[in-house]
Amino acid sequence: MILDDLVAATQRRLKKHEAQKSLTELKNEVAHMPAGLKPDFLAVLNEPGLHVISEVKKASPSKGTIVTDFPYLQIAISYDEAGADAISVLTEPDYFNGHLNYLKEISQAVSAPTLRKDFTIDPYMIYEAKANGASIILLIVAIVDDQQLRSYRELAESLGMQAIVEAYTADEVTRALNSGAKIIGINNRNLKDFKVDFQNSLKLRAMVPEGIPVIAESGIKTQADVEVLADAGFNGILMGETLMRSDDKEALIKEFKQAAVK
Ligand SMILES: O=C(O)c1ccccc1NCC(=O)[C@H](O)[C@H](O)COP(=O)(O)O
Repeated sequence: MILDDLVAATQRRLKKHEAQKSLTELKNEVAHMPAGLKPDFLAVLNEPGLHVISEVKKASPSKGTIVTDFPYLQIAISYDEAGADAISVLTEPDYFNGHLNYLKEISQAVSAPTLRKDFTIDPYMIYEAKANGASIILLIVAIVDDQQLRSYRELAESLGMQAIVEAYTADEVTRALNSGAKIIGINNRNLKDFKVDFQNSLKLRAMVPEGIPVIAESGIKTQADVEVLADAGFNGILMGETLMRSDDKEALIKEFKQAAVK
């Protein structure tokens, strides 16, 4: 199953990273970082409207290579200039062709907060996200236990970051809520078989009580999709492939932001 492969690859990579730089060294690096000046993502999500998180992604397990030309910094800057509320950066190298350096360079170049889009399975990766400029991490409920879900989010918050806690099923939404998640992402993509069902986020939205922002993730393609999600009371959308394939990313983000306020 792909999710198991992704986690196994992450575990192998983690061991290599720890051998190159110890957790103690990484913590020391993070402790000496200057305070960030990025907008507070949770506060932005709590403002009225549907907020756009734009993703920088070269490839994915379901689609293979999405774009061959990948000027990641230029892409991120165009998202930023178009008013993206956050920028998601794939750092997973084996299946998404991502890199931690992309996160670092993009975080330095844009004013929007950045999300380390990866498969967080260890505190080391949370310090690594911080060291490379992320304001937000992703916690996928399906790959951590309840104790990790709570403690990883709390660690991220203690480092001045926020966590999007991602669920795909009703049971996972319940686990996310019970862990004290402050931001919930509902994925339309089943990470076990790649199937994308746009109705999934619409179906589960009502489980999340008022006051906790909810982001719809994956498979969002059209203005009509955005309007439906805005009407359903989502606070944010995460878009990757549609933007990556667009020749005019700035115009598309502006259109989607417009559609969100109609
Ligand atoms: O995209 C995949 O193939 C995939 C497979 C297994 C785990 C995660 C995967 N994608 C990560 C994401 O969730 C998306 O990058 C993100 O939600 C944006 O989705 P999209 O707009 O459909 O590119």
